Amino acid sequence: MTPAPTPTRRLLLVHAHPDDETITTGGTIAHYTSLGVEVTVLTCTLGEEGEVIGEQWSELVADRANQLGGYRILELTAALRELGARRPRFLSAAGRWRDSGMAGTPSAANPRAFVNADEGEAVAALVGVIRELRPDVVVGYDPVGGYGHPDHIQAHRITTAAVEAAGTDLFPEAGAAWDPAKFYWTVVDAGELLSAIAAIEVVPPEWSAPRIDELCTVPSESVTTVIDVQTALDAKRSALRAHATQVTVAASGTEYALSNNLIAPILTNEHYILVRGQIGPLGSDGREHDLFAGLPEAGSL
Ligand SMILES: CC(=O)N[C@H]1[C@@H](O[C@@H]2[C@H](O)[C@H](O)[C@@H](O)[C@H](O)[C@H]2O)O[C@H](CO)[C@@H](O)[C@@H]1O
Ligand SMILES: [Zn+2]
Repeated sequence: MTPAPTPTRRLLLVHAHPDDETITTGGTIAHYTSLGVEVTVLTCTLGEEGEVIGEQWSELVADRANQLGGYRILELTAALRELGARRPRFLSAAGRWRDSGMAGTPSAANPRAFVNADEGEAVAALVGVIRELRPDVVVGYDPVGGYGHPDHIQAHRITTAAVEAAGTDLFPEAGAAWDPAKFYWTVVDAGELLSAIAAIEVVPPEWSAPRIDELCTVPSESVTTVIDVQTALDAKRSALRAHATQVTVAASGTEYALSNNLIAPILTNEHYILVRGQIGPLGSDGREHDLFAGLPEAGSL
């Protein structure tokens, strides 16, 4: 008799643009896919309003050929392959909501911009994905979306509402209720980022170091969970390189920069704040070291 397949752990990460999944959680994704966890990344926009690094694809930008969104699906697909994750998923459908652009830019006036999404439609769509995938753990953004990008803030709002609704009798058309056991915000630990920046030995000539007030972090004491991604850094570097219109990895392999040429370390830990669910067993540092910490063994329910 064929044994029943071993139930696996399931992790859903909700991100705003193609590249966010790798920049903030790429090591975590690679770490858990290597352990056999079913990892799904859901992205809310196609990054249509992004800048482009280099000449090759520069004409794709919004105010030229306006084809960057489609191209970034290709980059996202390649990055997720490097991380061992499933195919890209998009909120409602690829292209349903458009990149709103940086705060204060005119692209937020586009009626298709994610910041203008009908909240009920967007939340219902995400509830449907949560009820379809039935993740043990969901990862989203903190209230400022990490660094204040309007799409990140909107992703925080939609994800928070969807996680809270998925286990209730709201949105009955979106499938049978499913209440994810744990919900985290992806964040950057201030102390760890400052130490890593201080340890940078070589800044490539075309790059510069960010000012302290440009760093988007949370106080170390607010971080509940740290994932050691040291063994996943090769995969994370390859995934960063897959987002070539948005990210450049330094020759050292230990730093990267976005189109603003501000150097950033590729951290060996990725940090989270548990916002919903029971905290699991803590290490000697008083933090969890596993997003699934405290959950019953997969399949034991
Ligand atoms: C990491 C992230 O969220 N990137 C967004 C962001 O891109 C930045 C933006 O173009 C900014 O003007 C640059 O200085 C910076 O270097 C970019 O990372 O905003 C884009 C537009 O909304 C978005 O497409 C991109 O994914
Ligand atoms: Zn983003």
